[in-house]
Amino acid sequence: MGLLPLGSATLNSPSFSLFPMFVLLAISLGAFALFSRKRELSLPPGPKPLPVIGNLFDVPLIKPWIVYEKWAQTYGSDVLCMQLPSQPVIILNSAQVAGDLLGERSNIYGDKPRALMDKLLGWDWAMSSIPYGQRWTYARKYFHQSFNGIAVQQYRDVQQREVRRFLQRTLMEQDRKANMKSVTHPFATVILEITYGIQIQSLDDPVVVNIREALETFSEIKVPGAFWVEAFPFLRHLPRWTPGAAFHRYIDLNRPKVLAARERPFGRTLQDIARNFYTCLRFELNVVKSIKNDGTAPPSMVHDLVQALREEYSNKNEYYEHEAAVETTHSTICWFIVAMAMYPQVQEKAQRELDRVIGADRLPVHEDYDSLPYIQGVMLESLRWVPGLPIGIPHRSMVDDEYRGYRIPKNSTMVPNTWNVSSLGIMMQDSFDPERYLDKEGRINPEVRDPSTIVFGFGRRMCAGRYFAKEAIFLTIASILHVFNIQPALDEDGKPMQLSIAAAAPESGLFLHPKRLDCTLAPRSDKAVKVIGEVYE
Ligand code: HEM
Repeated sequence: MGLLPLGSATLNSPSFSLFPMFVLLAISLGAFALFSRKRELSLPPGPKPLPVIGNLFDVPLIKPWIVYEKWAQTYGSDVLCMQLPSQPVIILNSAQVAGDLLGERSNIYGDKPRALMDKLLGWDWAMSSIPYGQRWTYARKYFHQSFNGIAVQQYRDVQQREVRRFLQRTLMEQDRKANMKSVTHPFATVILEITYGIQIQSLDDPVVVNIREALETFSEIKVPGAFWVEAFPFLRHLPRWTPGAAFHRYIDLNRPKVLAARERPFGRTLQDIARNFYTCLRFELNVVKSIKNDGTAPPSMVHDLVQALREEYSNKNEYYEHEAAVETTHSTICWFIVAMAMYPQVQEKAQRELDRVIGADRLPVHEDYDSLPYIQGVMLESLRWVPGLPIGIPHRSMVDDEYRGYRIPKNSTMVPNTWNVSSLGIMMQDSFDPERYLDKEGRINPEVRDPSTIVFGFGRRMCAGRYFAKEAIFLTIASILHVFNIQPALDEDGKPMQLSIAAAAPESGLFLHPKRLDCTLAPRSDKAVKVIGEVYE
């Protein structure tokens, strides 16, 4: 029997029944070749692993962002691998690799590591830990409704009120010393108010204290390799008295704080709701009564209120993230204060722009944004100079992948070294220079990479609060510079203190806020004092 031409097979012909087998074989061979190739490929370079424990002893816990940067030089690669017993940790040391993988291939790197410590401590509710999937999509969509670029404008009034209160409090500080706690105040207040409707009077409010304590644990557990139980999950079954089970005590001590941080503010909101329950109920009945036959209710504030209360009740986990939001935003402002004390010429230039555009009779408002390009530059440089999350928040690879000839196995923890990445090739501590973002005419230069495309993370998991954060940071920076001069504080001998990132930066943790603020804030003029004192309308 002669061979049938392609496409001429009949139902009963042998070539018809062989064809699917041929296709199957070809696919299998192709897949096998691909699989074998992936198996053949080596992991990205990194410190040499030991049998069984891999690089467990190489895990840097002190300033890991600096160690990762050094490894990139030692191994001549900006994609690195640290092998831990449970999974490889892939470190991304340049904007290019972080963008290529977490950004461009977001569909396979959009997941988050299944961290045991998240679960044991109670952090698995946080949106940045939710696995990629339906629950996250829902949470993200819901969050986006309130925090997209347009929606965040509804919070401008609250932000302006709180920034003004911050200026007033600072003015009353006897020693003029910049105070970390005081800098946190406006952000904590605004976030709690817009999230839970709670107005706090002081940072000693138990809700705030509790949140801060809980956040310290978030910062500690998110550093890859910090807890051995992640690498050897069986350790969690060790009796508490064994030497390797110290994490049990850590959990016993901290889990209640984490749970309370979640429940307490929400509980307070519920109390308020309960107090107004009768009123709400009446509102609701009216709304229900006014529902038309087609099932729609006339739009009304009451309807929105009831709807919002219902949603708040069923979505408390989506709000949980906001607490970390305070930490990052506050940290950016603290580093901005340090930078201004170190770079007086930048400060003067910024103040000249404010004097020219705003004048001495009022404070800046969000609407001044477009007229203040130099201040925009100061904001962008503050985000870049010391990123609030120097090693981002890790992602997880969902499938085996190949990149630049290296194998990236499924289930790898992907860590963007934002510290190095956001240096944009500039030596970090060399300079704080807002002008790098401006063109010759002093306008924002679209050719220069905006550091917000890095410090807020990558791809689908990029920070969902970035519009809100930028609005808050812009207003705070512009307002402080408009009315205060920032200088290094004096030491015991009356000399200006020597400031540097290295001296102020903490050794470890996920958040990088300065250990202290050795700076003073003094009013620029009598006019400034008057403007600060004016009651916010
Ligand atoms: C300077 C301030 C801030 C910085 C530097 C920052 C940075 C980040 C980073 C690096 C991530 C992880 C992104 C990734 O996984 O690739 C993140 C996630 C997130 N941030 Fe921010 N953030 C800031 C402020 C805020 C604020 C003010 C909010 C809320 C109003 C917020 C809400 C969130 C949420 C909800 C996520 C989780 C997103 C997800 O997993 O889908 N952040 N942020």
